[in-house]
Amino acid sequence: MSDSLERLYLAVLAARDLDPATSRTARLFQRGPSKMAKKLAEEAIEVVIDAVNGDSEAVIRESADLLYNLTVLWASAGVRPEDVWREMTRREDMLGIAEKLPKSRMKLPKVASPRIASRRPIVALEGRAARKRH
Ligand SMILES: N=c1c2ncn([C@@H]3O[C@H](COP(=O)(O)OP(=O)(O)OP(=O)(O)O)[C@@H](O)[C@H]3O)c2ncn1[C@@H]1O[C@H](COP(=O)(O)O)[C@@H](O)[C@H]1O
Repeated sequence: MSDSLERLYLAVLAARDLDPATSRTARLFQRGPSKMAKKLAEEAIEVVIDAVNGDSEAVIRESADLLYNLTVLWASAGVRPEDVWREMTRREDMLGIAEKLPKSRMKLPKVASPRIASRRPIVALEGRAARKRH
């Protein structure tokens, strides 16, 4: 999946400077981040509605639109797909550490990054797996 998103990201970057009259992506860049954000939110709502209605085919179609609009917003915000993959790997590693902790109450490791320190601690209680963070 990440390959598809990375190819789409490159295509979006390539389309940014095309003619807005013929390129949706160029038109989104011309109209700016608030229009991109509005489109992304609309697509997210369309995915939710189709999922609630049990229409999985529509969820697939709208998810592709959602990912397209997300990629456009990434490009506009200077975010690269690999930045997001790195954050996902960091969380996976964090969760992995939490799950490997001894059953006794976890002592939170001294964390260097203020970002981690400011987050709710993942506490692996006795006999219970660390709850998924949302
Ligand atoms: N992957 C996509 C892609 N996915 C979805 N969309 C557009 O996003 C729309 C879905 O959002 P909506 O349903 O809200 O769109 P709509 O209802 O038709 O009209 P609006 O209200 O959005 O104006 C679709 O109609 C597509 O036109 C995409 N447009 C472009 N790409 C890719 O982006 C690259 C650049 O393409 P251009 O933008 O055409 O240059 C190419 O690789 C394309 O394949």
